[in-house]
Amino acid sequence: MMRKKIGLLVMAYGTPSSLFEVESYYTHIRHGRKPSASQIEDLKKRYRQIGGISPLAKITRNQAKHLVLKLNHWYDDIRFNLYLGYKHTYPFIEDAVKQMKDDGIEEAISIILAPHYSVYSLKAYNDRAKSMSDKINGPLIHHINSWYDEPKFIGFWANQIKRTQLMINDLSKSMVIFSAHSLPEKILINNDPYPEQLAKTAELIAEKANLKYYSIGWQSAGATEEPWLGPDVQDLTKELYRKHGYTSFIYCPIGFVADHLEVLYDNDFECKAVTEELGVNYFRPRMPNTHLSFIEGLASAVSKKVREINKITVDI
Ligand SMILES: CC1=C(CCC(=O)O)c2cc3nc(cc4[nH]c(cc5[nH]c(cc1n2)c(C)c5CCC(=O)O)c(CCC(=O)O)c4C)C(CCC(=O)O)=C3C
Ligand SMILES: [Fe+2]
Repeated sequence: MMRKKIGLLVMAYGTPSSLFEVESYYTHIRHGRKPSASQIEDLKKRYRQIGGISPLAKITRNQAKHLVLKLNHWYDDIRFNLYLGYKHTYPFIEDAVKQMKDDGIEEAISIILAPHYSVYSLKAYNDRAKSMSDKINGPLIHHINSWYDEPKFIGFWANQIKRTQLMINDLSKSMVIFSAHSLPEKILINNDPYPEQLAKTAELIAEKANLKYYSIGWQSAGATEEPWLGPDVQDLTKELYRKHGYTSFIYCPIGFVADHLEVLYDNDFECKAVTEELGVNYFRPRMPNTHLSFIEGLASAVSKKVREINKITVDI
């Protein structure tokens, strides 16, 4: 059978490939404003703490590869060609779109390796892909906006929580903290769906894992003057301990999908330090990475988009 060729544009945050790249990467994150020497040193210090460089680059590539393999296995009438574009490092989103065009791709589906939609995160990725494709009269890109409620993704986390609970003696004294990257509070003015989507993911996971109670917090906020979404996970831990005396905390950074700086440092060093100070147990279940049910969750989000596209074609 002739397989229809579709570009699969996988977009992800990106990470420096060595400590030499930290400065340009950080500058890009800050929209071209160069960070101070001490800010750069502080970031390098954190990367050194997690082993010198982030495992994220390799994990992202593997997630994308697993996803395209799964899709090409599922569909015998479509051939998905993988393109990876990063938000803050080379090859950038724009490079990937241009490559699709050069390769003669006319239609593409894009997915971002982050579950929750916000103007700061998913919208920024999509806008960049679209404006490049508009500029070069490139492929028609069908964006997947968010996939925070994909059942296989929910199932992945519910299972991780259940596995973690097996290591805890007194479950009634344990607390699950779901979290995502904090964003400036001003997103709330425009009714950004980010906090609601995080709450929905948490609710679905809790339901599936039979949690009677859980908490939601924010992590990794920037050090700027403006207010950021709270409560911060570290303050939240102290508060929950003070009020209820929990003896075990299970951190689920469900706004991220891989082992990287925010998880390996902000959770595994910073939150852990808080639990040590309080004399309570720290647990952080494994991240989705290339886990089969997570990849199937992503593939299912893509397949919904395929159905949507086919429906449009048929309707016309
Ligand atoms: C919403 C969101 C996600 C999740 C959604 C998504 O994935 O898109 C995310 C993921 C990530 N963020 C990452 C890295 C960084 N983010 C930073 C800074 C910032 N992130 C922000 C937002 C987000 N970030 C914001 C509003 C800032 C402040 C910018 C400013 O200053 O105005 C900084 C600067 C220093 C610092 O603040 O720590 C770094 C180094 C890495 C890679 C880690 C690795 O390399 O292992 C990943 C996956
Ligand atoms: Fe970030």
